[in-house]
Amino acid sequence: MMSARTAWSGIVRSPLGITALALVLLVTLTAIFAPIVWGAQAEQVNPTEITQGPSAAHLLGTDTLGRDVLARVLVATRLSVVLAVIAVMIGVVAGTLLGTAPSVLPRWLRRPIVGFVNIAVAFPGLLLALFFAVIFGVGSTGAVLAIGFAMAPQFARLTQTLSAAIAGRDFIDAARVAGVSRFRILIRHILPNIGEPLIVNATVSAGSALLAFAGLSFLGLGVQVPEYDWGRLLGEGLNRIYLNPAAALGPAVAVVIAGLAFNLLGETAAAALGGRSARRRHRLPAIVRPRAAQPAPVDGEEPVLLVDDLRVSFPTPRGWVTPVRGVSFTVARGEAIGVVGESGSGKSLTALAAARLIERPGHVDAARLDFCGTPLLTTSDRAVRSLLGTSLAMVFQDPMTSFNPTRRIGSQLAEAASEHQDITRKQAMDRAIERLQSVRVPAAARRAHQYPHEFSGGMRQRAMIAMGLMNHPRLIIADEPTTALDVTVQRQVLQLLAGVRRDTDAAILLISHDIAVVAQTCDRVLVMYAGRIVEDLPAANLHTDARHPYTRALLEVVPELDADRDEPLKVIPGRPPAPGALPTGCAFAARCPLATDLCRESDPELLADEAGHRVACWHPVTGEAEVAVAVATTADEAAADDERVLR
Ligand SMILES: Nc1ncnc2c1ncn2[C@@H]1O[C@H](COP(=O)(O)OP(=O)(O)OP(=O)(O)O)[C@@H](O)[C@H]1O
Repeated sequence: MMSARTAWSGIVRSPLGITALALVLLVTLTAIFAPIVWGAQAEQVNPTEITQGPSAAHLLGTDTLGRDVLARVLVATRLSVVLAVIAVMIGVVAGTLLGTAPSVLPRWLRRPIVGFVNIAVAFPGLLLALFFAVIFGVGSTGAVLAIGFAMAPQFARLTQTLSAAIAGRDFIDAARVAGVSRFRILIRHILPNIGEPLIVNATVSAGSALLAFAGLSFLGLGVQVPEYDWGRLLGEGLNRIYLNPAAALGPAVAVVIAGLAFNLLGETAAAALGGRSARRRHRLPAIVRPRAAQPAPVDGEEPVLLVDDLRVSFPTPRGWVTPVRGVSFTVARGEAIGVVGESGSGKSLTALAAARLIERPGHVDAARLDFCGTPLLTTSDRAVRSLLGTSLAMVFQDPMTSFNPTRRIGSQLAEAASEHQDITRKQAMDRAIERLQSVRVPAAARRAHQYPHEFSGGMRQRAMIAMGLMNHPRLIIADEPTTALDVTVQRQVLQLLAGVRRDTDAAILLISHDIAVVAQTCDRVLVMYAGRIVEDLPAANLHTDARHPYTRALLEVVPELDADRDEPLKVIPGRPPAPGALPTGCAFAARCPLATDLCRESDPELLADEAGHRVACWHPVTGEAEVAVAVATTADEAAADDERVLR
């Protein structure tokens, strides 16, 4: 796999990495061949050469039975390394089980496990090993178990941390929307992605395990006579250190070399992986896209999505904040709704709430949140999973994180179908290829067997749409689907979404910073500001009938295609308020040139006219006349920022 290749090439490119590899190779070869070559010599008792110092015949001298110490040190490599490796394996397996258990077990069992790991991690490893050694008994088996279990808490903590980082990635959300069970998400999506750092850590730990074994055997708790490892040899050597220091030095040097080899190898692998993950991702600016054909919404039908008074809240150290405050809208069959607003206005949270992707401690509350007529907040998890898995598709912003990098595109698409349809693997894969063809991925059959990194950004985004089409979605939520793509590819992806909508009659909820994209792709536009919808109007009327000063300002700051490129961009002065610091009255008042005392005292309701155009403003702008909305250039804003800082 690509990632493993990169780690290896990272190791062999650094001198330290080559040294570590050479040392590990030396230790491994010694472990394999030393007992064959020097086994007999190491066991040979010689009463005439008892406790001798170094000589040409015995480079490290002899022990109390006249056996050659060097031969014994070399032969002991096998037992020392094997025991350390088994202990690390026990530690990794037990730690991974402990670390991942909270993500699959019921909530009431999670806390005690996490608490146990936290307490165990706080104990020094050697103390834990001694404790377990007493429990499991003196001898090799007891020592292996003791060191293995003493290592488990550190691996459990590592697994928990790595899993938590992966759990926030888009492909995990995608799998959850597709209805994949917690256990399968763990096995297929989380574990393969944390394997690399776990292996690196295990390699480093093998070095520590060698030292720990030497310690236990030295204390007489580890390997017992007639077996011997480096720890035992070290203990025996130290008893006669004044007669023959080399007998203690030999096993000590062996422990240090082997421990260093594993540690260095792990560290250089970690550095190689770290360097890779730190690489920068490219993000391209959003620009204007073309219009796609749009069917009109069907009246009198049950809406695909009905959102009434939706609130999303999160606890913070300073109390709860509510970044989505009473959002209401419907999406009809085949309708394309655009949601626009500056960063932080609550667009994504609204979409995530509709997909039931807000995790605890976040709290979702609504008078109604119905998807295809099913109330999402009161229906059982299993039923909602199956409904969303078959009828909702999500397309995320960053096509880089939307797929699990460790699995082939085709099998990820196939999983989305086989989870909900009674079909064979072959049928699911055929459907995946057919869906990839439908989104115009060239050579789909071959491409289905490739990994996500082998796809370009635009092609990955198309594959993401294909994944949504594996079932029969009635709603496609696309959250900034083109922000990370370049101009031409953005156009293709938007055209593809429009085409899918035309062909399948799926509704689309398109979230974007870019009001121009939304205006040209959607039927209706919802404008959000500080967690509320401030205007809801047909996209066709956006340029002629936008009534909220914020909507007007958003339209004003769209860069003109023929604008002078040296001119600074227009911006709306000021910043939206943070969810925890909302002013009294209208949240936009501080940035609005039309604001009066009324605006600063009282928050206007979102009211509809007879045509269904909704606006939340005390002084809505009417008519086509150019209106003085708050617009500055980026240069003015920068100066204002400086002034704010100086003040
Ligand atoms: N887990 C959370 N805890 C606390 N606040 C959160 C959490 N998630 C989001 N928020 C806050 O909610 C607000 C709205 O976030 P949201 O992601 O919906 O905005 P957005 O309009 O989609 O912005 P963007 O376009 O940048 O994605 C932001 O101010 C954000 O800081």
